[in-house]
Amino acid sequence: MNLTESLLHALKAHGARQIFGIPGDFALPYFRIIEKSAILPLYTLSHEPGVGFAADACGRISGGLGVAAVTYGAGAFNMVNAVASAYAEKSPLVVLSGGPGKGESQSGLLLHHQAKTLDSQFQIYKEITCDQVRLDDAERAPADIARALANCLRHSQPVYIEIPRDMVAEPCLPVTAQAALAVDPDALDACVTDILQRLAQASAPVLMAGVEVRRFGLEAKVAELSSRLALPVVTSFMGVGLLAQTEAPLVGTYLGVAGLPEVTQLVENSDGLFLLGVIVSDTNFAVSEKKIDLRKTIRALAGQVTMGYHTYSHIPLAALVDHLLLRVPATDKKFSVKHQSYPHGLVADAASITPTDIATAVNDLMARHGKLPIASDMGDCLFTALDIEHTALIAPGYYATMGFGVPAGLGLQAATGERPLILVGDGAFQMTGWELGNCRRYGWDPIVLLFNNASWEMLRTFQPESGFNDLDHWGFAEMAAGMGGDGVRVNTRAELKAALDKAIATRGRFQLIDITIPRGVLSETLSRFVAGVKRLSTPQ
Ligand SMILES: Cc1ncc(Cc2csc(CCOP(=O)(O)OP(=O)(O)O)c2C)c(N)n1
Ligand SMILES: [Mg+2]
Repeated sequence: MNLTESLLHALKAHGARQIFGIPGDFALPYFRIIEKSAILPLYTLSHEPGVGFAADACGRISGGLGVAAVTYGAGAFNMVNAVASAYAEKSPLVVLSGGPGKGESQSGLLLHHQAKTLDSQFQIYKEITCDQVRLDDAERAPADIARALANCLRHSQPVYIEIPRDMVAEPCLPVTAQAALAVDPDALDACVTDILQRLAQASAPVLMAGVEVRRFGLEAKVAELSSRLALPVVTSFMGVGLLAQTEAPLVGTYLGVAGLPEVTQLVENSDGLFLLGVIVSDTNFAVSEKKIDLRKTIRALAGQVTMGYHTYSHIPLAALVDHLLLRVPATDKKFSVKHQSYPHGLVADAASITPTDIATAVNDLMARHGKLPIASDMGDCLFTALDIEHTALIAPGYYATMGFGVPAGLGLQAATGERPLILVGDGAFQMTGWELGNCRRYGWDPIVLLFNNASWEMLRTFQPESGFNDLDHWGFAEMAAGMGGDGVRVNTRAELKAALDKAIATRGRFQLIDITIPRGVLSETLSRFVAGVKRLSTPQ
């Protein structure tokens, strides 16, 4: 077996099911082995940001590993933003990059694609990955790969693997996976006792589920635990879509002043808030109506549990949830809660379209045809997603980069085989929407809802006086046919409903619905969010 094959087998053994990539001369040798060995299917896209977002989506939605394969320099540097997003949002992404071989590295020449030094790329990737290895020693390679992949899954964060192009075919032993780290049973039991006592003493305990619950594949267990504990559950903004396929006593999504008042009060008046895998970020908590005193919460994140002024270290989330389930007996007592309601019954008339109409039309569609998984970009489309019936949703809810939606939708379909709904604004579509041109050769057929307000509308809401947020109307619908799909422009609610009915009935070609939204018309959630931020930032 050669070094690349050993790496590919290890990736597969650790949960990778596909590779997204774009080659270059430093990467051609290892791409050749990917193609010839067929250990993992390879999907190439058109621009490295899309490769990173698509691979990130695969890891998120499957709970395995996403794999992004690029060339040295221009390729890897092009993908930095997507990997930074994966790092911030705790996505298990493996970055493979070709690299210079030993001889050329010692030639004394400056190499093409080199930035400052030959090591610059490795150093830059140190800032956005939790582990990095350069496979320049075939003896050491199996252990290096085992450590990097174990860390990727243990921390649910990206890792960087550089493959010098003169090493790809070196004989190499298979990789033996690292053993799971031992958890101190006494510390775990003491931690669980502490948590259960605090929850029992609270008069209004609430469980907030965050992204780590999905990243570590714990949704079903958390749903069971919340029922046993009779805890109402909310998701964080980043955790939207979590627990969608479970019987969890889910009330809704916490959004502070931008959310539904009943959810906001439930969270902010709780004297026993249990944050399970929640990233304590501004997008999750900055618009709190009432400042949440984090010292009074129970926070389990990144392998630690913090309560009051003390922290239990080395308590992985999965071990914590398993031990809680061990200590809390199953009960046949059903704990149910009133779930937030979603808009239904679009009036299909000649009125212009608002983001809430889009959510209503999607809810109607899913009621008729079953739920669709959603990949959303950043922009008002993401706020609109909060008004869509609970379904699997991947989105850059914390790092908040544009460009995620379309490539992530392609990754979602590649990883699950399910037809996704993609929500994307016109600004973000201009960045990575063109990846739709790759659908035909792979048989992907997403339904793309393009929120076209001819504007960077989110920015305009915060700075209305700036004219630079005005965009032109691009003919996105006309461009779809040239990329192998079907496109239609809709201006009224009746046209929107007809376009969705046609799209859901058409398989095998992507369906792009270019939805005209009058400039300045926002989703209700974004309107509340902006009003809340302005109110909270105005000195009282
Ligand atoms: C890669 C990147 N560059 C800039 C920005 C900054 C930004 C945040 S929101 C926004 C406007 C989005 O316009 P779009 O038409 O997509 O959506 P909408 O607001 O609903 O009209 C920008 C430019 C971000 N977040 N990511
Ligand atoms: Mg826009």
